[in-house]
Amino acid sequence: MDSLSLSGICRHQFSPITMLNFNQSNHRMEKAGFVRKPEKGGLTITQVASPLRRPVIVPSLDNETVDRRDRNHVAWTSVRQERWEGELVVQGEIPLWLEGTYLRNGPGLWHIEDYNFRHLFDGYATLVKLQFENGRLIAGHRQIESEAYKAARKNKKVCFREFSEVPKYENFMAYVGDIANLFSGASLTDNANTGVVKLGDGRVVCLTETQKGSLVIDPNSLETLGRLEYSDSLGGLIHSAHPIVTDAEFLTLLPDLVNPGYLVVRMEPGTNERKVIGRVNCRNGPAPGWVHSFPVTEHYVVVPEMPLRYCAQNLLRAEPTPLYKFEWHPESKAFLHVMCKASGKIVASVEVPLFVTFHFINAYEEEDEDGRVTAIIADCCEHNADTTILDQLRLQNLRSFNGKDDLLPDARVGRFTIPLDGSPYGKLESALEPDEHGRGMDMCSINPTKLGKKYRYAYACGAQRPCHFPNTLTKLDLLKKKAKNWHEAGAVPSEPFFVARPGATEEDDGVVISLISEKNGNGYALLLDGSTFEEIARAKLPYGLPYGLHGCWVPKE
Ligand SMILES: CC1=CC(O/C=C(C)\C=C\C2=C(C)CCCC2(C)C)OC1=O
Ligand SMILES: CC(/C=C/C=O)=C\C=C\O
Ligand SMILES: [Fe+2]
Repeated sequence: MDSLSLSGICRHQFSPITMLNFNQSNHRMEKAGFVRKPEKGGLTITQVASPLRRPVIVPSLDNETVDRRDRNHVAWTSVRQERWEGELVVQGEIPLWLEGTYLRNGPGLWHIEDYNFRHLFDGYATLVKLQFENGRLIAGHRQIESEAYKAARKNKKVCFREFSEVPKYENFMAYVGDIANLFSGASLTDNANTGVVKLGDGRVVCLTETQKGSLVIDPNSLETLGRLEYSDSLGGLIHSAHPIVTDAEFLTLLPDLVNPGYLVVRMEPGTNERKVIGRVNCRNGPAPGWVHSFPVTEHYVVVPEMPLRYCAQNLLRAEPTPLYKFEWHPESKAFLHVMCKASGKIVASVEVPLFVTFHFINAYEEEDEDGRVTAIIADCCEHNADTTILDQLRLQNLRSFNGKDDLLPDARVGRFTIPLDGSPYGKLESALEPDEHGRGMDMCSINPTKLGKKYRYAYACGAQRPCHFPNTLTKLDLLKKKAKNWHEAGAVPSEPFFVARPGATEEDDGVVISLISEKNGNGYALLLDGSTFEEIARAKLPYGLPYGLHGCWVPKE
């Protein structure tokens, strides 16, 4: 590969990029403030593909990446450089209707200098793009410039409270000061490493559990443009990491840790002001249940009250507990509350069997023959009421897989039935036999036109055992109760993201996009047919990327 050819990129070729000595050379570059003329043989030079067509000198992120890469699967290894962009060689055929950008966010940098982070969710955000244009594919990645990331780079240490990482205090007074800052939110991270959404007004926002971690980015350059400052005075420090976003609205939950409950809020496109739809008081427990996500139907918002509850004491700790910022309170029971979107009234509040979920898949209203809504069905990736998955996602666990031990706790598609006739209890069953998907289940997507409506198909990651992390792409047929699985030995695929074909009438008419991190350190973008679930195209990246979490689709204007 000609590392210094700065002319226009060739079709079916990576943008010129050299990885020779990039660690050492970029470390020096970094010290020199990144201002260095390209020279042969030692720099990482990325030629940014059309329309930018200018070289970008890319600082690598440390000196030790190569060692780390040798030891660990690339999925659990920090991203090797700040940014890259280039055109990929496509094997197979990208449908010409697929015009737009898939963005995927995730925690891609798990160390600062020599200090290694503990947990998957601690990593500084790496945003990846796959830009589809006329059958061609331009890929890129870039670190999100949160205050937390910039401060860590500048001070060479963790400076904000992350999922499990906490700044190391120089003395007791510094610790006390930080606790005070926790109440104002000042010490909480804005590391927007969990998801990315496109608002109805076109803004693209990266998100995490903290409200201050709502960062607006440019979907083409992946540049961080600034913070989305909510202009209301609703306060609170945290929100659901997965708002429900459509062209018409942004709905989210704001947990209230002081008077245990949740505000259900709505923000219109073109504004930064969230307005309260209503409030749900917790039925039980010392604190609200964790609301990483929640589902909606056409007319209702379902507010989950998991027995895995936020824990104020754990928030203040300097060292993590096995459940991090949470506590398991089986005695407090589990509930689902149903709020009418139009009136804010609670129309049902039922006790359900204990459950643990990060991700709701979808929900819909069940009607009788006369069109009356009798129940709400809500589906989620359910971990059999077992919280161990949270600790299983420690990097040490993820990195220690020997190919033999079956370490991934079982999960299933949990289907809740919430009666609307005033009965006090709801049901929780498996929507299909969990062996259909290897008893692994997480990271789901659906056809967005089915949001809140009766639906048949979902895409998620399942398991081919033995494994320590979900390692299949799985198409779930919830009508036939069957799953079709894609698997490649040793590969770690990220969330299968469904993009519908414009004009499609069938629910599964579209493609499924995933980024694969391979055992040998390589990686590729994969396109499966949404209907047959067969591969239609793949495109090798110049190097494997770390595992990522959630994505969104930004159609071409
Ligand atoms: C994924 C993924 C990322 C992530 O969380 C990141 C943070 C910083 C979470 C912080 C917190 C909670 C989870 C609970 C309440 C306190 C607070 C510190 C904000 O979580 C994910 O699932
Ligand atoms: C990776 C994951 C949860 C991510 C949260 O956003 C769960 C995987 C486990 O099965
Ligand atoms: Fe998530």
